[in-house]
Amino acid sequence: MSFSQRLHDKAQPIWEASHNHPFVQGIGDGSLNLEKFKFFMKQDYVYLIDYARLFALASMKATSLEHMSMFAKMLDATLNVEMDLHRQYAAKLGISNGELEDTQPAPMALAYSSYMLSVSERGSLIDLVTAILPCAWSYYEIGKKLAEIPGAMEHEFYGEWVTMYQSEEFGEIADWLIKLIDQLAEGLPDNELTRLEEIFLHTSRFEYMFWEMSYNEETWPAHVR
Ligand SMILES: Cc1ncc(CN)c(N)n1
Repeated sequence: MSFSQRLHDKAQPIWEASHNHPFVQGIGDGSLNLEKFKFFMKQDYVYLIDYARLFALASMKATSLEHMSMFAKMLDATLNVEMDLHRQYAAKLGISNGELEDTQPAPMALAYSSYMLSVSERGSLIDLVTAILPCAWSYYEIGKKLAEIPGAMEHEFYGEWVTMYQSEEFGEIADWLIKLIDQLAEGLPDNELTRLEEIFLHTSRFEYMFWEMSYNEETWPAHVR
């Protein structure tokens, strides 16, 4: 079994919980409360700023020009394609780009991005790729599953979100990272693979918690904000 398949199997119950989360299902059937989506968009925007930084760091850690170039493309796609979706939604919701960028990260979002950054700064390229893989791969899976719901891609508000994450372009990023992790894992001892598995499970859990945080609009208590 490939290492990526092993990771996927281990994280399956967590990914299943994310897919069944009322926030995700609400995007799919169009019933999600707009205020919850607004909260998510703003938090996700600042999360993506740190996520984009990880591609710059990956480019730094890469040992071939081909890999450097691919990470540079992912950095560009995050800043200029994925985050553009957020800017477009924000415009529809009356939120300016400045307000988006100035969003104060909620405790959970801050914990998640800080964890990814610290694992990636301290570790090698495979640590970094393991940490970010659930972000790219689980969103693609969610996008594809939601796209199977009749009318989800045509929904007047949430349709663009589903269309973006189920897209071939987004899937190519996930597929490339999956192939890379399998290459990088070749020949590593099992205790090392188990250590990496824990990183993958942690960021998978954080993915679940991000939906939960957004559904409950959880932020800092008002008196310490
Ligand atoms: C929290 C989170 N995780 C993953 C993705 C997909 N890049 C995202 N936009 N937001």
